[in-house]
Parts: sequence; structure tokens; C-alpha cells
Amino acid sequence: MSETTPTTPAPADAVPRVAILGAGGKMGRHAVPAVREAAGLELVAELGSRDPLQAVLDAGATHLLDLTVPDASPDNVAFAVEHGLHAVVGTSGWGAERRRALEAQLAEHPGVGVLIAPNFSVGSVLASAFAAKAARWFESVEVVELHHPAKLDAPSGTAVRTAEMIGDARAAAGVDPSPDATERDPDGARGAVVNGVHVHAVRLRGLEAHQEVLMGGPGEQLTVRHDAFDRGAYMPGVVLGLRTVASRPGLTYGLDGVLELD
Ligand SMILES: NC(=O)C1=CN([C@@H]2O[C@H](COP(=O)(O)OP(=O)(O)OC[C@H]3O[C@@H](n4cnc5c(N)ncnc54)[C@H](OP(=O)(O)O)[C@@H]3O)[C@@H](O)[C@H]2O)C=CC1
Ligand SMILES: O=C(O)C1=N[C@H](C(=O)O)C[C@H](O)C1
Repeated sequence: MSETTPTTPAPADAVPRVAILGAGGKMGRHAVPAVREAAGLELVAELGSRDPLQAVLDAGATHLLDLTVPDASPDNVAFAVEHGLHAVVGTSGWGAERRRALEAQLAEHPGVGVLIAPNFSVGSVLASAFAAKAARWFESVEVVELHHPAKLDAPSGTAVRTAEMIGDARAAAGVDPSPDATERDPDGARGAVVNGVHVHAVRLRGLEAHQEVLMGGPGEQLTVRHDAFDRGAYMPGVVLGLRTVASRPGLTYGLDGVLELD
């Protein structure tokens, strides 16, 4: 076993030495060549569910890329933070409670950066930002996310993030909740309600990852739609996240912060 366990986080100007967790998964199989070929990044470990987390330290990694499953991701990230590794997280399922626990841990490890990116696609991040900007001007807003049937979670992390942004923007603007005359919904046909926004999840063979934000006012509608057809769409965001996370200590939630869209 190696003695290379870093306890001091790697500085922002050091070349990130990246361990990928979930390297054999659908995202991981794209991320391995993307990281390997990216200038200024070094791929030091490709790990799956059978590998112990210690293998990350044995490889001398300074950065963890987590592309696993919602049940495993919090422990993986906690392990990284505990050992002074920066982490970029694409795995979904990072609700407010998990993020609060992570922030508490990060407060004990100053200098460690974690980026949780519900979506690495620049187009998707822009679509959510546009929708959040527009939503205050419409009476009604609903989110529909559509994914492949192997997806483990619902609603998608992107839809949750989008609804959070929309609900926050509408609240800040003092907009009334979307009118909704449904008093009884015994079968849940109106979907989940996230931050006051109805979110609907479709799982369908043939789909990859798609989202529509439907906004309606008297006599008009605006739809903001994004489609990811291939997991290659996420790789520029993955690489950008790995290159910048060390310069952002603490928790960054959403690639929009990294793209400086505000
Ligand atoms: N942020 C974004 O832009 C995107 C996020 N995602 C999210 O990323 C996650 C992964 O998606 P996807 O690649 O499609 O999923 P897959 O099911 O294809 O892959 C998941 C991988 O995680 C591995 N794994 C499971 N548990 C562990 C563990 N404890 N330690 C290490 N590896 C583990 C599995 O390894 P093994 O095969 O060895 O069991 C598997 O290879 C999902 O949460 C998905 O929603 C997806 C697309 C874009
Ligand atoms: O599982 C997926 O496929 C995706 N997961 C992420 C999510 O939950 O939002 C990102 C994208 O939608 C693809």
C-alpha cells in the first residue's frame, strides 16, 4: 500500500491527478478518454464498484471524478474530502440534505473544492439558466424531463436543479405560485413538486437525456428545450470542472457557477 495519501489539498496550479470512480459505466467510458486526452490533466486510476476507495489514494490521485450511483456517491465524496482530494461529481441524487452534510464536512477541510454538477452539458446549463430568467414573466411553469429507462433516479438531478432555480427566481421576484386547480391528484399525475414547481419524469426506450421547461401566460407559451443525444455532450464540462475545482474551495453546486453565467 502506498504512503502517498494527500492530506493537504493540491494547489490550483498543480496538474490534477484524476481518479475516476464509475469508470466502466456509460459516463465513465466517455470520461476515461476525455480525461486522458485533455491537456493539463493526468488520469491515474479507473475504478469500479469492486475496487476499494483506498485505491484512489494508492494511485496518488489529487482529484476524484465521481460518476457512480446515488447510493454510493456521498460516501465516495466524503472519503475524498477526508483525504484532501478535490472532487467533481456528476452522479445525481445530491439533494439539499446531502449538500448540507457535505458543506459541514468541507468546513473542516478548508482548501478542498467540490463541484457537484447536476449536468455537465453547457447547453443544458444554459437552458436551465434561460428558463430561470424567463419564468418570472409567466403565470405557469412546469418541467418535463425525459430519459432512457435505465436511469435510477427520478426526477433527474437536472430537473431538480432547474426547478430550484425557477422557484428561487420567482420567489425573489414576488411572483405568485403557478395557478393549479387540481385539488385531488390520487395517482400523482401532476408529478413531483420541487420548490413549488411541478416536475414530470418520462422514461422511454430510445431516449437519452432531454428536458423541457414549459412556461405559459395569457395567450402565449414559451418552451425551453434541451436534448443530449450522446454522452460526449458532457465531456467539455467534466474537463472544465476538473481543471477549475481546486481554485474554488468549498462547495460549488452547478456548472453555471463555473461558467460565470450570473
Ligand atoms: N452530471 C451529468 O452531466 C450527468 C450525470 N449522470 C449521472 O451520472 C451517474 C452515472 O451515470 P451512468 O454512467 O449512466 O451510470 P451507469 O449505471 O452506466 O454507471 C454507473 C457506474 O458506477 C459504478 N459504481 C457503482 N457503485 C460504485 C461504487 N460504490 N464505487 C465505484 N463505482 C461504482 C458502476 O460500476 P460497476 O460496473 O463496477 O458496478 C458503474 O460502472 C448517474 O447518477 C447519472 O444520473 C449521467 C449523465 C450526465
Ligand atoms: O442519468 C442520466 O442519463 C442523466 N443524469 C443527469 C441527471 O439526473 O440530470 C444528467 C442528465 O440528465 C443525464
